[in-house]
Amino acid sequence: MGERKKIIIDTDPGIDDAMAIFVALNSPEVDVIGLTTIFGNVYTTLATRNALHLLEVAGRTDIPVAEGTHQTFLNEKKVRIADFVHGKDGLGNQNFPPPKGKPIEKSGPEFLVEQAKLYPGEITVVALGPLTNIALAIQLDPEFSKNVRQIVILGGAFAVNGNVNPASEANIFGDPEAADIVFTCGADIIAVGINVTHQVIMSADDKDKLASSNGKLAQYLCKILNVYYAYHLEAYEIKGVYLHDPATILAAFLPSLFTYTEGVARVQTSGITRGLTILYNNLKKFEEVTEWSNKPSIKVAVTVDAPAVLKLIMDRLMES
Ligand SMILES: O=c1[nH]cnc2c1ncn2[C@@H]1O[C@H](CO)[C@@H](O)[C@H]1O
Repeated sequence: MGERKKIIIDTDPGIDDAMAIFVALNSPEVDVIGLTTIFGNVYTTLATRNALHLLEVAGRTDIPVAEGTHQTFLNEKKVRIADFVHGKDGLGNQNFPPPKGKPIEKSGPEFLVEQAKLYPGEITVVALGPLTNIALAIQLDPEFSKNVRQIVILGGAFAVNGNVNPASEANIFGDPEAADIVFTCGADIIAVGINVTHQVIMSADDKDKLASSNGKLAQYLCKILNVYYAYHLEAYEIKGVYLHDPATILAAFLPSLFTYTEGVARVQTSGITRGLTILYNNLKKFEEVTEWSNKPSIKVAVTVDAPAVLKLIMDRLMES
């Protein structure tokens, strides 16, 4: 195998974030060189605490955690938190003791800029929460979009309903202005939306399988997963959970598990459709100059080999 891909995970842990981080730590294809934190599933302060805690659980306190911003790109202090999905503590209401470790001095956006500059063309950023830190990194350093190898985003609901409201998916809704900046920044981008992640479901039987394995991380996840299962049963009436974040992590280093289309993607920033993601599919040449004209294209996932993705996630979580 070639050299491991260097990845930085921008995360708001979050139960499916915890799964994604553990999958990455157990994947020989990647080297996790840092975590940056963001609000979304929890407030940023708690995201930092949870990120440090998860690294301690995994025995990987060598990996730095850089705390990201507490407010949106437009400096709004009021942010949307999905604690009803993940529990008040973000990790299934387990009330784990506080971590021993501390975040590094640098902020999340500063760490992203620094690492992309240090390893030009080598860093893949996997963004599992609202895109504020990434937009701030672009603002801090105009070269950031060129310096990163790729940005892989869990976000958007492409041609399907959202999960916050019919228009908008949670990560884009969390900071639509940031998302629009990132989608149009010119970096190599893969967006994996809920139109795709909703096909990757971990059933109750799969959870039993996880519980029967001796893996330390699998055992840990079984404890925190109950809240996530309860939420899916209530909100979607399914006895399973969507693996948004772990599926997206795999797209960062096993991209052929998905198929993609390419085009300019923009984000609605106002009105009742705030947070709506719209991809121009290039099928028609418009007479008018549009808000999609002369902007860089991104790749948007359209299909997924769901059984293969589920198997990989299960295998890697049970290995530990
Ligand atoms: O109904 C929901 N509202 C808000 N956030 C959600 C919901 N379902 C899942 N997520 C969280 O948002 C990301 C995917 O959109 C995932 O990180 C998931 O944990």
